[in-house]
Amino acid sequence: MQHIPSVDLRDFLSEDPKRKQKFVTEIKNAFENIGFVALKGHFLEESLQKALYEQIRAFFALPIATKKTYEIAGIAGQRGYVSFGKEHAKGKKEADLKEFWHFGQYLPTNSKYASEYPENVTVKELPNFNSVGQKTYQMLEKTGVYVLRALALGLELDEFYFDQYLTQGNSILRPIHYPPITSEPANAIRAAAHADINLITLLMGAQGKGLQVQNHNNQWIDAIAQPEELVINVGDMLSRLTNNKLKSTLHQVVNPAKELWATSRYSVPFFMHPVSDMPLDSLANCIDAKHPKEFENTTAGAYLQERLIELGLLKK
Ligand SMILES: O=C(O)CCC(=O)C(=O)O
Ligand SMILES: [Fe+2]
Repeated sequence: MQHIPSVDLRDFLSEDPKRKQKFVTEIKNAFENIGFVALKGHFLEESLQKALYEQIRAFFALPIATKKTYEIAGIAGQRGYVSFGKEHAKGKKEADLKEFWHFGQYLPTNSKYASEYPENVTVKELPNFNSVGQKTYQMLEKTGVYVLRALALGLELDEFYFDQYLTQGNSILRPIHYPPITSEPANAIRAAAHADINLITLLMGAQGKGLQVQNHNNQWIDAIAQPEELVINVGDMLSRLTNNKLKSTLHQVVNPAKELWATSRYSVPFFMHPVSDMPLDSLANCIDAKHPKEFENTTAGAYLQERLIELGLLKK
């Protein structure tokens, strides 16, 4: 496969069972064949995307000393600011060329997850930053719930199988700034090849060149979306659950050509995580004589801890 297939969520939302089934088949095939899909017809309106970009550009333009007041010790970068040079891909010693922010789940009062999830961090300098972030979080979460409903049907599960684990899930919205490059980076790129940890990732901002995904023939292909499209990919939690029937796909963000070094890249992935008690044991209908069980049983919470250590965000 040389390009990323495109699907329309409005097919799944339609009253017409044929259109709904078309979406289920398309997304299942895309996730089996390349692990990436471009999605239009989602819940994130253009005006909200624009507002979010204004806020994140303004945030990353703040003085570094101000940004660092929002870098909170002891929470493995799970909320607030993470400065340049902190995160590296699994197995790589050079850090990625990026800084980022994390918005986390908005819990109802008395939630059983209140002691587990760190509080969101409020940016005092930008009065609309947090409300725009929250709205974006909730629209991407809603979109992701529908995508996983379609996938549940594609996996011959109950349509609402994932819902129970997504309510109050541990998802993260991560606006990223890749700053201009000023000198030849020694062995570092904007984001080194990696697979995402979570169930699925919904990414806004893949319109320009930079993001590449590896197809099943190990070729790197450009992932460039239309302005109205989100790019969605399979993460490692979904691979474990499906015993690799849906494989998470390696992807990377390469450095631009030298004439474009002076430009920043901004992108915003939404990492869709379930609650920490979700078992990631491979589903019985994904295991047979030809597909023996490939992974140890674990839970989403234990698996996340393991992976944050590998990224350099959590110290053992
Ligand atoms: O910046 C991008 O387009 C992708 C970022 C990414 O893959 C990640 O943060 O996991
Ligand atoms: Fe990623």
